Amino acid sequence: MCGIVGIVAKSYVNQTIFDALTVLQHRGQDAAGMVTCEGNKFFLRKDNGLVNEVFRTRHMKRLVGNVGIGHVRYPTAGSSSSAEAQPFYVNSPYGIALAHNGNLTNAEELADKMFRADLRHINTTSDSEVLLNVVAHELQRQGKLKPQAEDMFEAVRRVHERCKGGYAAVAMITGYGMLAFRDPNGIRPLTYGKRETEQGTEYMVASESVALDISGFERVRDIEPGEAIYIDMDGNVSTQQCAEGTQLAPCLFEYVYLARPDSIIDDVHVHNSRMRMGKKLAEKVLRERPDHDIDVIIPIPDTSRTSAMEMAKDLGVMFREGFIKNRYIGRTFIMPGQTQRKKSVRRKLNPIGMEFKDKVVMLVDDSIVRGTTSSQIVEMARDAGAKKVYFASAAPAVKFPNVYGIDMPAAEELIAHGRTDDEVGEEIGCDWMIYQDLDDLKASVTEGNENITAFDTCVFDGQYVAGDIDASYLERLSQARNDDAKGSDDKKVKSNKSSNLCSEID
Ligand SMILES: O=P(O)(O)OC[C@H]1O[C@H](OP(=O)(O)OP(=O)(O)O)[C@H](O)[C@@H]1O
Ligand SMILES: NC(=O)CC[C@H](N)C(=O)O
Ligand SMILES: [Mg+2]
Repeated sequence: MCGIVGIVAKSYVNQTIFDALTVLQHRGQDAAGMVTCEGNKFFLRKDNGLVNEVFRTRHMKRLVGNVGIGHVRYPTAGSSSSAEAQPFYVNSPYGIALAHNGNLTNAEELADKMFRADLRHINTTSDSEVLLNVVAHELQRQGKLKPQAEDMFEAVRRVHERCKGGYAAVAMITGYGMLAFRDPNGIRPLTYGKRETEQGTEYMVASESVALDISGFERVRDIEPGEAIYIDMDGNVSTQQCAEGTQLAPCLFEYVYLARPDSIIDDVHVHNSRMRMGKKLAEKVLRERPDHDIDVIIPIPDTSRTSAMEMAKDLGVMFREGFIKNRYIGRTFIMPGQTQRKKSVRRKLNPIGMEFKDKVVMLVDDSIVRGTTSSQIVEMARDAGAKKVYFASAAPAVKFPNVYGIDMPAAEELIAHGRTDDEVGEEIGCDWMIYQDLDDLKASVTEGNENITAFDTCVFDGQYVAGDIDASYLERLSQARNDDAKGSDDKKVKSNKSSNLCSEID
């Protein structure tokens, strides 16, 4: 769930891309990057770190041009080396840079075929570099000196035929324009908007609408599953459906956790969907224990706040902030290693004793994944004097790996894998464990847009919506990317500094 952005404007885009990346930071904290284009020259800056660490004034000054793309990364493939920070660049044909959110599930086969048949070299283990090379190869096959919108769409059509998995991507083609597309199931989000200026209309595509809001772009609509949008350097916009048999099956976890609440994804206000999750959870509490003895509902900041507040209202129970979040610590779930994640929970959240003392507290989180947060939080609540500690999750139990752009590669690392709800409760040490039902979670989203008839629900039910996953794939993924494997890989690539072909700014 990286964040991507692309802009075709009438004046320099560097500051607007920077601003957009800062509001997409919650989608990736490992690395950030930006490519701008002026005339037929690209300017690239990317590195590991947060947006405001990667782009210093000296970099910003050199990121010139009216067109550009940007990326914040949360690795789901390859390593977390700076060499795999995005955007990626390839010099032929035309000079193309690409930023990708998602995960290709056939990246290995594609890379192999690319070497043997397309005679293309892939320099990293990133699936995004593979995606870029597929796009490049398919554009090359059009064989046009001056490619037009229809050539772009033809290339995207072939990309959809070749690539499997989840992908929303934005590419910049030197001297010609910007191309963005979304996979045929619409697993990862992609939206676009426009802004009127005295010089003419400017366009932005982004993972989430919040990026449009903060720079004064008006949201036009989401890119449809399988659809592509091409905006040439003069700002002429074309869109086209480039895949057959598409369906809108967005990732449910975007609504639960990944996206910002102030974003609209596939016409659903994320904030509203989280409020509905809270309402439905309250209904379940009342169904299971009509005479519950909850004194206070306490959210686990940040993401669960919206659901917890609504839940408290419907239960007629007090809502209190019992944990104070250190605003200088980022999201713990998307940190790269379990040791770091574990340490960060304690540094991030500190209880206010009086909110717990002698009370029956119901802690509410949006989801429980590895159980890193919940186990420590329950202990903190008890240490602070709670009489009983109940725990509610606004999402159902997360039991299966994700393969479409969320780094949950190994079932054994998920606390609910192979455990009943009550067993998870025991494991995290609470007195009552209550999970949202999957149908209620789906309804929380579809009540905002009835046209969404399917979802990527894989982490909850092991159903892989792109139909591309078997047990041996999951086994290989787990071996390659479980926490132990990643630890050793990251050590190996530590000194593998990025080597880019376009003007890289250091
Ligand atoms: O069971 P776990 O493996 O701990 O993962 C789940 C937790 O991680 C996330 O919080 P995070 O700190 O990433 O972000 P937030 O501040 O947006 O809630 C999520 O909101 C849960 O609190
Ligand atoms: N989270 C994502 O969208 C990751 C994109 C890509 N698979 C990478 O690892 O860089
Ligand atoms: Mg959280």
